[in-house]
Amino acid sequence: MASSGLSWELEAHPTLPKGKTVAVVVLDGWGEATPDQYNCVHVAETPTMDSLKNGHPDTWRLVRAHGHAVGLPTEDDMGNSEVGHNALGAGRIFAQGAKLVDLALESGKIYDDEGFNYIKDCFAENTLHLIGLLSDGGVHSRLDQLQLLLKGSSERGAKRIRVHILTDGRDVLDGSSIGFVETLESTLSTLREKGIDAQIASGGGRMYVTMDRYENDWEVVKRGWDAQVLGEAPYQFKNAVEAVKNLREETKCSDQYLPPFVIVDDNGKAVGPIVDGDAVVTFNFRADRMTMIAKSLEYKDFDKFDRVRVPKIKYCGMLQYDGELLLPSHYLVSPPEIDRTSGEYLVHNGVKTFACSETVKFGHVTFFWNGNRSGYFDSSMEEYVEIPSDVGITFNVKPKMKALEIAEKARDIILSGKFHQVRVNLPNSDMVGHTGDIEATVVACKTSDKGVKMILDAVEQVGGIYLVTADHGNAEDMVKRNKAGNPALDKSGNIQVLTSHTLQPVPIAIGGPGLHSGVRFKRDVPNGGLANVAATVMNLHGLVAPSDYEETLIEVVGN
Ligand SMILES: O=C(O)[C@H](O)COP(=O)(O)O
Ligand SMILES: [Mn+2]
Ligand SMILES: [Mn+2]
Repeated sequence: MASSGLSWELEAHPTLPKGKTVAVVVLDGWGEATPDQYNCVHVAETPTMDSLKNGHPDTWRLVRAHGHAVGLPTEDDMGNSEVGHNALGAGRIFAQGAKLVDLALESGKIYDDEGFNYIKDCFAENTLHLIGLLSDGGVHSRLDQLQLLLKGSSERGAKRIRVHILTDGRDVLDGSSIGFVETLESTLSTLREKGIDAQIASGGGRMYVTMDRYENDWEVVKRGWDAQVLGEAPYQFKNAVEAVKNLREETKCSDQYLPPFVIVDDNGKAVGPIVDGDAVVTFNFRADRMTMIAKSLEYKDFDKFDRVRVPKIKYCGMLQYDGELLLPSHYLVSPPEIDRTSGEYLVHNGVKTFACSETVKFGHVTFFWNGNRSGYFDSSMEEYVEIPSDVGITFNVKPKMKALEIAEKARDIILSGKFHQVRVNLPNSDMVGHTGDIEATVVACKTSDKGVKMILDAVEQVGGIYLVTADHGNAEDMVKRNKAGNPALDKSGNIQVLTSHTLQPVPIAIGGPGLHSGVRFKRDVPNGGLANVAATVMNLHGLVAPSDYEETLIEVVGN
């Protein structure tokens, strides 16, 4: 029994048997869009994915992966890995971080809650530092939320504020960081007119400074620490707009990869290192790329890099980023309570589960899938394997990434017969798509397709079932488009490469020798989304999903 008194036991499916091997494959960033030269999924040779689609209307369809279907504030919000995998794993749609922060700011509740009151103590004598991603991408953070927080904090006593920016160019167009820094500068100058000492103190590109994930490369977090806490960086500037413009020119780095810089005063002294007594807020709402910095700011015992000086601060996350580690212990807004996920139900119902990806996506099929919880529900029933990702490169350099290693691992596990569910994330189309390198993204898609084939061949051998889907779009549209859907040109007449995710739906396909011959996709769930997948997977394991889960996508017809 669950602690709430609810039973974990799931009803047996009336027709579909238990005990089959079910491979669940998530292609990261693989959407469906009109075929043209910027649709890398279309341009790439993808015979396996094509064969699942063509001529199979009963076992292939599209599902929604953006906006309200995954708990985001508006239909203009593209999908992302966090909300996508949360929906896939939890089988229900939860209002996500972006939305919860909007509501807390709108109602002012954010200022009444424990987190803000905890940091407020520092405002009279010390500095409030805000660290996070500066863009309106809405995946990890949003500029308008930062602006509201700046306003709200200053109205509630913050007299000295330092913002440590991380430039984006990944969830938004490359080059847009200059505009975002200009907007932030103007917000800060309004505060200065009101007598508040508010400035940008440091910065760097999100992929090179601070926002690593799943412990892929602690050097990234260290570079941030040095700039934000110690006030040390290889580049110094008097102002942040100048910094971003110069560094883009001089280093030829894109927004995502700008080197760290600090803002200095006329004497060359950093304007905002973090010191004893200060308050620090990491203003990203999304968890994966904040967990590492949260550990470095919060943990007393910490051996991932030499912090040199560990200031005594009051630290607060925008959200609590890890519900299992309770990290950080103070936060401004409570995260969505994603409970009773499918993974937890399945282990309670005897479904042995294996999950695997490479480091950069490992937490997606484990942590996000399980409702932002790290660790196992039942270590005797589960095994999670992480294949180390390449470190220190942009993934267009090695677009095959570790897809085939992940697929080989999945194949071996399927053939071993030790697990009922074998779940993987193949990262290529997303990670390479984010680099904006169209040629490399084509290779990425082709490689993922090969990975799918390897897994499907193993499913075939053991008489199992497969379900192949994706978490959101990316590689299927690599260009910014105008309203008519044609590539939008910049002032010089060049296309603008789209590094971000998209609003496109994603495919879902089922099959395999173990799939009952009467199973097909229902025709009365036209708006089905990622949250409908969990009930579908439960059916494939011979179980009926809990009644409050989004409905299954499949039915059994005939005898
Ligand atoms: O964190 C990232 O890499 C991007 O902002 C979003 O990509 P993801 O949602 O696929 O991880
Ligand atoms: Mn993703
Ligand atoms: Mn992505």
